[in-house]
Amino acid sequence: MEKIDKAEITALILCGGQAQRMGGQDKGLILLRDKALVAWTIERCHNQVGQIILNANRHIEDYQQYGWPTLRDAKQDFSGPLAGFQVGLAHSTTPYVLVMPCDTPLFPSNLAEKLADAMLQNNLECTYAVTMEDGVEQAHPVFCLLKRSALESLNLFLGTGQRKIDRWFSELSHQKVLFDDPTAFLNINTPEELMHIEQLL
Ligand SMILES: Nc1nc2c(ncn2[C@@H]2O[C@H](COP(=O)(O)OP(=O)(O)OP(=O)(O)O)[C@@H](O)[C@H]2O)c(=O)[nH]1
Ligand SMILES: [Mg+2]
Repeated sequence: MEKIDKAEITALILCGGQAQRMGGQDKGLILLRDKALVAWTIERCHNQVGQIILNANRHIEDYQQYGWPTLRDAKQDFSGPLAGFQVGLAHSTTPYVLVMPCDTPLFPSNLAEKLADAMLQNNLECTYAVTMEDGVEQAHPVFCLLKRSALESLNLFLGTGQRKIDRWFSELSHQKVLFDDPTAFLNINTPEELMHIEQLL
């Protein structure tokens, strides 16, 4: 089967939110077992991709210490994850960008491969992860693989003032990809969820 080479993929790690449910801390820098959430994410994606871009809006120098380009949203108004997609797509130098949030440290180690295989087989601009929980499908659109060429569409979409990821995906050729293990997508929004994940490690 033809494959997308991982050297052609840039991981874009979203750390740009306000983390209000975490009391406004900078979520990527919160420690889980003595290691920042962004570091967990870098380690888990590193062997899946050729390059990494961090997207953050605060404590830029702390993020830069991991040795990857760290980019702010174009506007400092916390307008949502797509603002991070925009700056990441604009600055990546590879034809594919794998987006992920910084708050889901157990995400699958075959994330890039599965999303890339589906993209190539079906000639799509976008693939994203879903899981089944108690018979109900859960979409995880911040875990997606995009063609860098989707930037043009995103610029137009954000220009209309819209912000919803799934609304934007509907403008692209896109497909969901089913992952088996819902616990891999457990994310950390609150201090309680941080403690819960600590116990799963
Ligand atoms: N670049 C950027 N990323 C964002 C923005 N808002 C959320 N994100 C990212 O999108 C992902 C999912 O968002 P949430 O889980 O809601 O995180 P959050 O918005 O920081 O947290 P809450 O304020 O508690 O909702 C996280 O990786 C965030 O860093 C934003 O305005 N800009
Ligand atoms: Mg939020």
